[in-house]
Amino acid sequence: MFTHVFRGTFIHSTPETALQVLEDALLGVDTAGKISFIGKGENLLELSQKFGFNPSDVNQLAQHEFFMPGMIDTHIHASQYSYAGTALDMPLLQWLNTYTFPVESHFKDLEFAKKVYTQVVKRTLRNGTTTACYFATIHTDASLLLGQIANDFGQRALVGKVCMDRNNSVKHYRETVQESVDETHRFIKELLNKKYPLVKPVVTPRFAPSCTEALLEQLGTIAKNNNLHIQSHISENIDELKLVKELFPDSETYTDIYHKFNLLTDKTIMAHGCHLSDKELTVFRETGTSLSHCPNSNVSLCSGILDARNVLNHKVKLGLGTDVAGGYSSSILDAVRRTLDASKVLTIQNPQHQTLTFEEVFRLATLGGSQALSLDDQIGNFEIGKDFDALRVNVAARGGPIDLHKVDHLTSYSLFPPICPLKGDDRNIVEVFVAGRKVVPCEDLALE
Ligand SMILES: Nc1nc2[nH]cnc2c(=O)[nH]1
Ligand SMILES: [Zn+2]
Repeated sequence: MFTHVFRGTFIHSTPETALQVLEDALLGVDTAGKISFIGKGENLLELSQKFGFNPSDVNQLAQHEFFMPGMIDTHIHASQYSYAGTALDMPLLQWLNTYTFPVESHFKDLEFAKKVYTQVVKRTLRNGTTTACYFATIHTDASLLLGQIANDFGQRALVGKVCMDRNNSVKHYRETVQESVDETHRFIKELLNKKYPLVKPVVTPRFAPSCTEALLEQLGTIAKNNNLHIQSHISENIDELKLVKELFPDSETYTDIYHKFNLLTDKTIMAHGCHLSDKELTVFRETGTSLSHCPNSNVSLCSGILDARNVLNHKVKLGLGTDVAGGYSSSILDAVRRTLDASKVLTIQNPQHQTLTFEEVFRLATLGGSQALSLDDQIGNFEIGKDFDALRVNVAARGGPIDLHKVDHLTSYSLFPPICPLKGDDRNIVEVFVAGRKVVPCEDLALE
């Protein structure tokens, strides 16, 4: 039994090919939301007999439409969505103390949390983020609410209750070690008890300067005992590195701090890493830790520019993140553009630098993100057996930002794939599917 059979152009990445275009393909999605077959449109009759569907049930894409995998935001602060686009006039540490911690402390108020979390889930889905790896705040009940909202709207999500037992600037926004550990246990237990099919908890020490060694140690143990994902920040900004040296004088590098407490695993996602050394990248590679590249944030907070090429050369898993609200855009299409810009800035500074290609960045936004979150056995491209997380894109969407021109010397390959991520926006994303369920436009009126 199938919930959908689509016919048209499918664009995705594989480990071998950064961008593969499957023209006139037929793709079937079963009732569990998984891709059950993919074949050639010209073999419609044969495929319909083999897989048991009616050719008249095929959903044919229009001329300027294609499917691409859903995009993956490997690092976003749901709790910072309310002020995204403002307050970017300070570097990281002052920005945290002046804006971020005071705003996050308000998430004790569940009404406020519900409003902001509903907005961020709806907006990111609308922007084509089918999977988001979220930071919430230190508040367990509000973090559980974020998990519930993601589940209700059908977004795949990793949700982290933030842990921090050090904060001298906003003293009411911190926990004791014991509170942080107890509430992390409660968060994990209550979220897992909900049995949401697409939402998982993630152990979330904010970053080393917000945590004592005692807390980091316990969080490493909790993640290990429960085989959970871990997320944090690393090596984002030079002043942060100086602070880390002062607070952890015995550790040789920033990476060593997390490593020492078993926080670097093949289910760990570290944001930024702009200033990591090659030696530290080797530890990332050896432990299977991934990096989330957040170029909008890195420029907006004047933090630094990640050399994504060097990360890839070290065979470290790499995905893209919006890092709202350090990054002012909640769209991974924006992260695609900024990743290319950041790479080109490095080439301007050093013509020997090997600029990332559009195709490679498309892969980072999709398959790369799934690898970074260790979910590539379930999502990231259109492989048979994976969940159908997909965007139906119409390059020529009415009212959209793209005017099509007939350019005879360009093939459809060179015209379509780059134009949408580089010139397009959410108006071009006409439908969004997560695990086979259409979540945009939202079919459930109760959620509108
Ligand atoms: N960009 C960013 N970096 C951080 N480092 C610790 N907390 C944060 C945060 O909220 N945003
Ligand atoms: Zn962040």
